[in-house]
Amino acid sequence: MVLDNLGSSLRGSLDKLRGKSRIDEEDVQEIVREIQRSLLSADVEVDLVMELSDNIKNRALEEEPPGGTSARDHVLKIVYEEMVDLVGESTDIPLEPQTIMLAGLQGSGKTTTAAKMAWWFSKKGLRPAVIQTDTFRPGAYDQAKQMCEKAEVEFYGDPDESDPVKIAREGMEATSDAEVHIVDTAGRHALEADLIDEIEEIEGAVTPDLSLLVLDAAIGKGAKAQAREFEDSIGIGGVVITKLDGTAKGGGALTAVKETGSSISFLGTGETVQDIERFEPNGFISRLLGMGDLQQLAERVERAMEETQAEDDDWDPEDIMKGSFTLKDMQKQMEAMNKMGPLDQVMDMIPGMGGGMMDQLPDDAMDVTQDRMRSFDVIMDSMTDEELENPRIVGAERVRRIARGSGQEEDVVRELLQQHKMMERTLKQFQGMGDGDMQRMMKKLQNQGGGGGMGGMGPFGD
Ligand SMILES: Nc1nc2c(ncn2[C@@H]2O[C@H](COP(=O)(O)OP(=O)(O)OP(=O)(O)O)[C@@H](O)[C@H]2O)c(=O)[nH]1
Repeated sequence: MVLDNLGSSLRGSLDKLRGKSRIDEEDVQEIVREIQRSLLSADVEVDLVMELSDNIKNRALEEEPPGGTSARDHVLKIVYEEMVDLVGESTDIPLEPQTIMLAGLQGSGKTTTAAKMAWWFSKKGLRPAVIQTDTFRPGAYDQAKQMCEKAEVEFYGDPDESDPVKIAREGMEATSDAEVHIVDTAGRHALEADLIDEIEEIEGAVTPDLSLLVLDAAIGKGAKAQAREFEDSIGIGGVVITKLDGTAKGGGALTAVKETGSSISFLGTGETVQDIERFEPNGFISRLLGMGDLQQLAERVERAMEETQAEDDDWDPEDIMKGSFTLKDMQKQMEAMNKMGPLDQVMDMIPGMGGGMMDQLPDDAMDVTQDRMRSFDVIMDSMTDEELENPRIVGAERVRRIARGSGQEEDVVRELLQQHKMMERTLKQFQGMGDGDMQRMMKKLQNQGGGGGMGGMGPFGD
């Protein structure tokens, strides 16, 4: 992800401020240099980097830290606010009927994004339809159709028609029942005059409320010219950055945002329809700086829990809060965890666990954890219902049988029982709390972790 190393390198510089109540010019200079290095290597434009570093320098030296705030937290707060300012607000996308057109070069991820956005709108309770007007790339029709089937959203395309403008017009009519129309357009290798002409005609046919420019996070300096051309022809209201799950840098997309005077709207973080996030500047920067993003995490947990519950009518996560926590509950929780995505991505969202913390773990630590979860799953499959409901009856004899049956070491079986006990104990502390208490607790965590408030626990989880 963009600025991958910023969190850990910044933390190093910030740690030097520990114990200091005042910051001198040299300290600030070092921190600013780290930020410059990181942003420039992520392809952010020099002018933008210079403006940001001047702002940080001036504020860090001139502003008085509020009473009780350490120099370190004060500087971190300024860095955080200025970075949020740099990436800008998120594009305003109202949850109401509208038409959105996607534009961009070939392979930038338009078709994938169209299906992802339709899925996103459907989860928000609106009825979307994707209209595929790409007659240029032979596979585009099938790809869009398949992805829309996966997303369970309406799709319109016509593989026998070669005129994209006609498809656009007929598509709008054929899907008139839908509330949100997402119009996918064809890409080209580079900006060609016929691409621009075509997209202007499609725009005339569908009269979008919003046109989004889809950019691959790997795009560097080329972003500027591209953004200008699209802005001049159809007017860009927002930028979608795709493939942020890869090693790409993403800085070029920021240039496109400034060039079009627009904002970032969505982020693409994988190849499946669910790998889409609404861009939230606070959460995004918190994550980059290793401060976690509790809101995204909460959304993912909620989604995963809903899916797990939908697959098993008998299981309701709410029961855990009321009654006892059995091994069956633990197995369901692990299933839900698996649905949340790769563990390292999930960990990035937890305050104090992001960037810096991850760097301290050996590279294969995540694999070990995921392997361990798989072993636990196999072990639980070898246990009887009675044992799963009441793990206390599992003594040495049963441990031996379960280990043999599952092909796992006895130690791993014991570790599972231990882990269950620990989770049970933690949950006991939450039981009896009302909804209000839970909300207050989440809010407190949020204030500590990011989203603006910097008080309490050090943002890097001291
Ligand atoms: N890892 C990853 N891959 C992505 C993401 N978004 C798109 N892709 C992949 O990028 C490739 C190109 O995506 P498409 O959606 O076909 O791109 P397009 O802009 O519609 O391409 P044209 O129709 O040729 O203009 C596909 O293999 C997608 O699976 C993402 O967020 N992460």
